[in-house]
Order: sequence, then C-alpha cells, then structure tokens
Amino acid sequence: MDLEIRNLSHHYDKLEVLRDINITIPSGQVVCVVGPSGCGKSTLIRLIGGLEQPAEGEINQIGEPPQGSLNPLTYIFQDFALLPWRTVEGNISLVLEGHPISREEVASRIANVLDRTRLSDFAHVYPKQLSGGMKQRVAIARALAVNPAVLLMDEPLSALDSQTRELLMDDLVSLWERERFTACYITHNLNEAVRLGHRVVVLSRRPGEIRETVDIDIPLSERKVDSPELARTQTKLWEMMREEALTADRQLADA
Ligand SMILES: Nc1ncnc2c1ncn2[C@@H]1O[C@H](COP(=O)(O)OP(=O)(O)OP(=O)(O)O)[C@@H](O)[C@H]1O
Repeated sequence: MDLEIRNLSHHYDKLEVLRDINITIPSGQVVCVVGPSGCGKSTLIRLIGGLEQPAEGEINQIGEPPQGSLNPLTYIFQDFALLPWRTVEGNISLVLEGHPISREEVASRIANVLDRTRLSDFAHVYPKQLSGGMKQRVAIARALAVNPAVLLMDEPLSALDSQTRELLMDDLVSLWERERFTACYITHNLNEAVRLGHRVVVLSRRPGEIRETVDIDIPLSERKVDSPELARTQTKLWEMMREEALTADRQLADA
C-alpha cells in the first residue's frame, strides 16, 4: 500500500503549521521528513496517522494493506510507550488483543517479531530491566506484530545515546532487508535521514513547506557510517536546513 499526502495544510487557530504538503510514500520504502524545530513534523505524522484531521488536503491509502495487517498505520514513539507492568511479551500481545485472531496466531506473531528484533531471550523480562535501546526494540517489535502497511516513526531514536542509536540504525536496516516495511520517519537528525531514508523530504521553518525532496539511491545495507557519498548528501541537506534552522531558533527565542 502506498500513502499519498496531497495538498495538506494545517493550522491551530491562527497558527499556520503546515502549508501545501505533497508527499508520496511508496510501498517498501522509508521516507524521512526532516526540518527545523517546531516546523510541524510531529503534526504531520499525527495527521498521517489520523490522530487529527487536516484543515485542508487529503491523505490517501492507495492499494491494499499487506495480508494479515491488523492496523494499517502504526506508530513508534520517541519515548517507547511501554507498559511497565507488562513483560516484553505482554507489551507486544497488548496490540494483538481485541483482534479476531486465534491464540496460536497471537503466539506465532509474538515469536516472529521477537526473533526479528533479536529479543526472544527477553520475552519474560519487564521494561525496567531493559536498556533504552532494547526498550525501543520492544516498541519496534510491537509495531511490527500488527503487520502494518506503514510504520509512522516520530523521532524514534532521539531519546538514545549516539552509540545505541548507531546499533538501532543497523537493526532497522537489517529488519528492512529481511522484510521491506514502509515507513514515514520523522527526525531532526540528518545522519539518521541519510542512513535510513530512500527519500528525504526537507521542510522549511514553520509553516512547514517542502523545500526539497532528495532521493538516495544507495542500498540501505551499503550505507556505511564513513561513506563519503552519504556525508556529501548530509552536507547538502544541512546547507538547505541551516538558514531555516537559525531563523526558527531565533523565532523560538523571541516567542
Ligand atoms: N495541539 C496543538 N495545539 C496548538 N499548537 C500546537 C499543537 N501541536 C503543535 N502545536 C504547535 O505547532 C507547531 C509545530 O509543532 P510540531 O510539534 O508539529 O513541530 P516539530 O517540527 O515536530 O517540532 P520539534 O522538532 O521541536 O519536535 C509548534 O509551534 C507547536 O507549538
């Protein structure tokens, strides 16, 4: 299933947040959205997921969700959003409850995502026993358990230290290589964007408008930390964002 965002604009009372956004998220690709603080990135992902209705424009789901999809649009948040009183397995089963699937299917979905995220040995552990990186892997496993058509990821790595972030980026790449998920990935971190995005959409300061869309053709598995080509793309993106970010910072300071 592709996701098509057409002529989307949004405001909160008089505060114009997003202006005429057009983005296509093709099935099996990761589209990263970057932009300065306060430009409307989180608003955009909430609108895509249907948590809020856009003031103007539309979000179209083109084609059918994958077979066995229980929830076509599924979020992964920065703060993991795990229930502390449930084990890893219990946190994953939570999203499967209430769906018309058998106990055997619940068990097989949980086993599958624990295996894919290398968490099988931690099924009975509670979140407080896990590091931040592992908590986010649980959140990723939970999202994958419903076999979503599109993963909506809002700054999923920004609560983690840089080393853990690197490891999780590798995890996301391996997960994608194994089963090509579709994702809209919001981040202010350009390094994440060039490592994980097939396409990077750069937003201006608020009201967020599309400044540029950059396609990166290097296969995800070949994007190495020290790749000069990626470094060049990252510099190009930063040049686009620099002025916007500086002005956005000044506006926030004046507010
Ligand atoms: N529910 C709301 N009601 C009123 N204003 C809101 C609401 N949600 C967001 N805003 C405002 O809309 C603007 C965009 O916010 P948003 O969180 O989408 O930006 P962002 O790009 O994700 O920011 P950051 O990178 O700092 O997380 C901000 O000025 C914010 O204060």
